[in-house]
Amino acid sequence: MSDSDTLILVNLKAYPCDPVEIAAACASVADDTGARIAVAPQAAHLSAVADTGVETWAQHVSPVEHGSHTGSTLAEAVADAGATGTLINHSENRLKLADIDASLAAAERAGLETCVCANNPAQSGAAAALGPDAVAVEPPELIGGDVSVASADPAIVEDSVAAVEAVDADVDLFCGAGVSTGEDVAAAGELGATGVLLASGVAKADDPEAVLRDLVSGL
Ligand SMILES: O=C[C@H](O)COP(=O)(O)O
Repeated sequence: MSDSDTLILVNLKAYPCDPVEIAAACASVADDTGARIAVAPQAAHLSAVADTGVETWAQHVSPVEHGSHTGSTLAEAVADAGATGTLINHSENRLKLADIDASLAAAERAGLETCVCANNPAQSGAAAALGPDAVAVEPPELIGGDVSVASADPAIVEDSVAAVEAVDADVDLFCGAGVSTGEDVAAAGELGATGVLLASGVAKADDPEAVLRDLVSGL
């Protein structure tokens, strides 16, 4: 990867980290380097994270509009809290096909950038057909591990790039699972990915800023 449009998207999941400290580190590294870095915290932390100035994403939006939907994550509410993008259908929060479609519609209504997650190339192509801004391919068995998808299973990235391109060349392909170094970011870019989705490498690090600076070195 070589351009600052490439996205490093840090998903904090439900890890016991300090979301504001990590967001501030991301903002600082992004400011210093021109890299595009975004943070996806818990919904309850969106405002605090957005207040650091970092690009802020939701981890999920529900397939609903305003109305009687107790417990939902309303796209308009996450946008009001400062999010400018959202993940949909993360491997740890899978949705039915119709709900992915409706969550995408909700996100678009709220003006959010969208990234639909997928397990494999076939799902990546299917997700692209729904018209998100990006698809992120992540083999579930590699999530949370030490080995990057780009080295453990490069074909899944290359084949997903091709599957998405065949459906809609305007949809970006990100990859994730086990990404934690600049080398991993560079390898993902060589396979055709225009972004990386990562979590544990930053959220569980003793020094998140040092990890972020290394990640950016691979752009
Ligand atoms: O959303 C992030 C992905 O599930 C990757 O997680 P990981 O970097 O801990 O493997």
